[in-house]
Amino acid sequence: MTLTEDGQIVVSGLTKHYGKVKAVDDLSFAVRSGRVTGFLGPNGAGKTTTLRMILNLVTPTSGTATIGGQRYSDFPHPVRQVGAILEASAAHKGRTGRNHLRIMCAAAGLPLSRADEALELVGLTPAAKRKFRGYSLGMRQRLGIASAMLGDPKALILDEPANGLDPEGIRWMRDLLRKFAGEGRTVLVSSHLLSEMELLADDIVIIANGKLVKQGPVETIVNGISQAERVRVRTPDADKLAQALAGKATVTQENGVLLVTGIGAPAVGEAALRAGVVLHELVEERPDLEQVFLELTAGKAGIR
Ligand SMILES: Nc1ncnc2c1ncn2[C@@H]1O[C@H](COP(=O)(O)OP(=O)(O)OP(=O)(O)O)[C@@H](O)[C@H]1O
Repeated sequence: MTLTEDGQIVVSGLTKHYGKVKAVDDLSFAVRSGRVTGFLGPNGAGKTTTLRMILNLVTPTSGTATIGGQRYSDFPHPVRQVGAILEASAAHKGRTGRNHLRIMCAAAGLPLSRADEALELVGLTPAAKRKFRGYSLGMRQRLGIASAMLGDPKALILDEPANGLDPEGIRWMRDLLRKFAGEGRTVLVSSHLLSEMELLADDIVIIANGKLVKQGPVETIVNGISQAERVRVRTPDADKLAQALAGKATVTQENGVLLVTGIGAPAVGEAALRAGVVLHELVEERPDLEQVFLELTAGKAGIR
């Protein structure tokens, strides 16, 4: 299925103050349809408050949020426009997954047959008639996504959906979200872990302290980060190599190992060859993404 109508999410000057706390502060960004967008920020950055404002669950102090050009409050049938999970899926423990969804269908004025279709979509059909109390965390997450998909919405908003999932669960989530985006939907997923977003998202919006820090395709952000990449060199001729690299790169020595920034491993290898230096090890080290994320948002998180 391809959706022709655009479910783009546009956040414009969105602000929410709780007394003196500026939970969200003049925040603007756009979330494209047909892509998975990660909404990233440290704890307390304002992600949930932003998502709740998009879904009209919190009234903004100022600014607007629209989905497909309309405010949530103006949708005649919101479940057909946007599906959301804002907290870990909860259902009556003694109810089956299928009945849980059927009750939601009835409440939303949707045909009950959507329950089985949504279960199929998330691979829960075999567990449809099992009681919720016996569902694993991964199955609960699937049920949550199934409930968000009941209305076949153009946009999907998920708050920390990968929380508590193991790597296989995260891969499953990635494939499912990719599929939804491939159908032309807008998929907005929040997380406080950059590594998780690197796996799940095409684009990322990073916020801290209620404000935008960075926004763009994952590769652009990660490549921007990789400028800080460094090359680790182990050689018995460390001083000679350091001299050969002087003026071309920044070199530091640490426990007999040279750490080189500013040029890549091939250039270091060539310089070593020209200088007649033997190398025992030559490795490009990728910076720890979480560390970079913390640096990007450093000092902006405050104590929440
Ligand atoms: N109802 C509320 N009343 C007062 N302060 C609030 C309320 N909701 C959120 N806040 C404050 O607003 C700030 C942003 O919170 P929010 O939950 O949006 O952040 P978050 O990025 O989703 O964080 P987390 O990942 O921890 O859920 C925090 O300082 C929080 O304490």
